[in-house]
Amino acid sequence: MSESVHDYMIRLGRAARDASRQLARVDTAQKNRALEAIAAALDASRAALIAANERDVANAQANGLQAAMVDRLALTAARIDDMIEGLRQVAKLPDPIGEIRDMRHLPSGIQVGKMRVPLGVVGIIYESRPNVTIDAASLCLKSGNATILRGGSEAIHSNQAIAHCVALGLAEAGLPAAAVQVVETTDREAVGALIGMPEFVDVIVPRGGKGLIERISRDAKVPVIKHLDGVCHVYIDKAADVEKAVRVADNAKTQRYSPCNAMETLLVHRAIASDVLPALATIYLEKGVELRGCPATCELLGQNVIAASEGDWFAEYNAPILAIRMVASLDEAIAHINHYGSHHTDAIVTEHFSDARRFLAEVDSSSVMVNASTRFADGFEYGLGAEIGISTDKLHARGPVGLEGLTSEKYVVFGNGHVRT
Ligand SMILES: NC(=O)C1=CN([C@@H]2O[C@H](COP(=O)(O)OP(=O)(O)OC[C@H]3O[C@@H](n4cnc5c(N)ncnc54)[C@H](OP(=O)(O)O)[C@@H]3O)[C@@H](O)[C@H]2O)C=CC1
Ligand SMILES: N[C@@H](CCC(=O)OP(=O)(O)O)C(=O)O
Repeated sequence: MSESVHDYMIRLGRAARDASRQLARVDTAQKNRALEAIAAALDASRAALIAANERDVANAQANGLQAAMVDRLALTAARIDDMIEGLRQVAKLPDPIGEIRDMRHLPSGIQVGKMRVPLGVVGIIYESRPNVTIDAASLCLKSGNATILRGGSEAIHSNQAIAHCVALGLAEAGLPAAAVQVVETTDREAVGALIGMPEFVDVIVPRGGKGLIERISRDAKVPVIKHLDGVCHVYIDKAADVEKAVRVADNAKTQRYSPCNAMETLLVHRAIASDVLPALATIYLEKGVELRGCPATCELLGQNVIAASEGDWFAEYNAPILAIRMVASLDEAIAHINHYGSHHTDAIVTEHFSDARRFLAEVDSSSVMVNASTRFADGFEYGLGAEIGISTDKLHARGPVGLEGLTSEKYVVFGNGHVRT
């Protein structure tokens, strides 16, 4: 690259801003044509996508990347099918842009309502998971936003191959190439530039862990919707149905280990611990999950569990490791979650209506659940069609962010020569 990273990012930013103005006036049919054309381009480029991904996976393995992370990075035929299907599903979703609601006639004679509009330019920084490039591109496109995508460095070749397909689809639909731009360098200076140009970027979505968020919180000059780590809990209440508790706690931990919505700490009311924990421990141990427990858990489960340290209660393992703690009350469970959790997703298993209501009201997380697995915290599972990720912020969007989360509303006013007196 002959220009500096900073100048390169400014060029991307300026082009994105121009593209966002054009996208704001594009109709639904044209956006859907682009989504379908990108899907067709992916389908026609399977060999190139797999070859680019093999380079990334080989580099990642040579650099000692953890197996779970390599799995996230890998593009298989089935994952390419999923990306294609995802694009087609987003094309089928209702277009939120331009929707006008709450029109009211006011005593002055004017009519006032709200119209849904794109945010403008969305910058997304995310992990080395190539399918996210398509999820993010498709949702931003459908919601009329231009986007600048900065994926994880291990996925650079896969993302460039996907970017090529996106460019083909945009061109075929007559949309500007800068509607979706995938950053071509792995230099983290590009992240610094992206979060420092409010004149070109309206919002930054960082998906990642603590290191990323420390940097963003320190340096960003652009509004941020944080998509952070998931230290998610299941609390088995003393009034839980044992069979439901085992099913939910098993699924929340073992259905997939790496997603941010997988359970990392299991809290169990001590009055029910001897009914549920031995059965759960058998399941976890059969599946190869390492158990780390509080002293009471160690006493109950014996040699099958090792002693947890204070750090375990804060840990996001993204791996087959589970921290288990017995609590004496619902209050203690709620206090534990609010102190050690990451405000992502937490669930209670209980048949007790008032305990469930208290949990929903008092646990300060983006999704709170009753008798359901934390793994449900997902845009598709919530009926949003797809998601950019799961916002752990409270402002603008909280929880799984779909099309609506990528928009805002402006007031629209109709008069007929009305003036204010
Ligand atoms: N809430 C949500 O929706 C989601 C949250 N996550 C969370 O992401 C984490 C796992 O992903 P992982 O890949 O390890 O996350 P990382 O935070 O390591 O990386 C994510 C992205 O951020 C970049 N990055 C990280 N640190 C910095 C920094 N200091 N300056 C600039 N860029 C930086 C990475 O770039 P580089 O490649 O250069 O390292 C990468 O593009 C987990 O905590 C998981 O819970 C994951 C998915 C969704
Ligand atoms: N929505 C996702 C979880 C979020 C996500 O993508 O997480 P990750 O696997 O950490 O990149 C799911 O449940 O599949």
